[in-house]
Amino acid sequence: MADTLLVIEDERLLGAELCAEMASGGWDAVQAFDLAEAERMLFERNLEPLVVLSDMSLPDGNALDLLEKVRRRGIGGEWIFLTAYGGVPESVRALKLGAFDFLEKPCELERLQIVVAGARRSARAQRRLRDEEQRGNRYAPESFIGRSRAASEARDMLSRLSRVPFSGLLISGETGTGKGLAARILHHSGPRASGPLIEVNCAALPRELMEAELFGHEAGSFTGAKGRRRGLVEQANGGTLFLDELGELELELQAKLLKAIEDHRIRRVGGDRELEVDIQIIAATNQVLEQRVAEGAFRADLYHRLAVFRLEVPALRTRKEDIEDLLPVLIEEFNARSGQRIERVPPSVWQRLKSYDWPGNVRELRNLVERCVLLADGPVFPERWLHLGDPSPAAATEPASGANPEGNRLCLPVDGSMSLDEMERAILDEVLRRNAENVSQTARVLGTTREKLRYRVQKYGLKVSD
Ligand SMILES: Nc1ncnc2c1ncn2[C@@H]1O[C@H](COP(=O)(O)OP(=O)(O)OP(=O)(O)O)[C@@H](O)[C@H]1O
Repeated sequence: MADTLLVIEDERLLGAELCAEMASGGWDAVQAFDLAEAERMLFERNLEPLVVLSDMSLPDGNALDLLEKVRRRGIGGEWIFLTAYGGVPESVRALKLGAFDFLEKPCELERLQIVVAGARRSARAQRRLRDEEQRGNRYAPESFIGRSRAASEARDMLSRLSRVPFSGLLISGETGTGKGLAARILHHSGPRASGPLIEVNCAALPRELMEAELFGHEAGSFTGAKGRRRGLVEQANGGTLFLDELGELELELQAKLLKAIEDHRIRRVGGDRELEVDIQIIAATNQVLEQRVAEGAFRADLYHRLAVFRLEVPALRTRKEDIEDLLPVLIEEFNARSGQRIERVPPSVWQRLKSYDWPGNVRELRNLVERCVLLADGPVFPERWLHLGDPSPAAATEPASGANPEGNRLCLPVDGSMSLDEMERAILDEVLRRNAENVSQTARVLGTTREKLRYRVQKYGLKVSD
């Protein structure tokens, strides 16, 4: 997407010419003819231009007054002023307000392009810093919400770990308990925050491509390997690699991963030389890895390397008091996203939320809040859309009909009473049931792989026969 540049200029022809010139330099140039229009664009329509090119004196006032308001509101972007009568006091005020440059009219277009290019570089750097800062706040250890002892121990562990340069860590817990959130907190509030965070779900990687995806490949190293490609491990260089569902990683690749952690070296598929990598690995699992080690399905050396630091996130049903902190935060988030104003949660809702078992943990609570906030008619959290403890999520099998002799259809409500996750769960549950809970057969029917299906089976806690 092109960066936005705002031109504030009351001389229409000159403004149009400036916009055309800037558009030819790859800008999305927008023109305002006076300060009131510019103010509306900036404050009401949240235009967020990277650079503003403004005349100093406009029919409705001095542009420096607008810049002052913009700075007071903490809006970024570089401002360049153009003026026919540049006086010293004005240029001093412009520089005090942090204007990027102050040019006298008429200004040669070539010179203007050079100044604008400098302003663009500076504004981009500022924006990157601001984004990093916002991510840092969003993923501070305090964003792991909950008053329970388990949640406060997790927060304590997260803030300790984000101060030390660890190379491996294992997070365990059921699906939806917040393992991914913990990994993001550790990356964004740790010493590697300015490096990349690469998230990989091992269960979602196709088995035959897993090695090339993780470690990259050289051109022609296998059928379909067109060019040379950096793998996900290499992409995480200088930052963090978050491996979700680590238990799904094949034994052979576990050995390569261990080498990457211990010797900081990897080899691309088909490559003849080793490459250096500097990564921090956070692995998550909802399996009992010790058992997989005992079964010989997971390497003991990799397990011990990662389990030096461990974080266990307990299921929500064992810390239901956390719902008291999570619910208001989630309501506030979805209120803000949807423009709703839920202000009150009736005691009966609290009671039902507290007596439910939450097999999908915080993710399930989050989905429920999203649904209820979106469907609410007023300021009260609606009990009607809770759908807790309903016999089966509102899915129903249609009776057999002439057009559909085997009754092989499934009806799902699309009135918002089911989240996408609940629909996926209902579909998988039903197709598994119809195929005697056989994973291979069900994967064939749904046109997916066993690995992808097994991941979802674990995610939703479904019953399978193999
Ligand atoms: N303690 C918490 N405070 C705030 N939000 C939370 C908390 N725990 C989980 N969440 C939120 O719940 C959702 C699910 O959490 P997350 O994706 O981290 O779970 P997970 O354990 O990684 O699940 P999976 O094993 O299925 O990948 C996310 O939106 C996350 O931000």
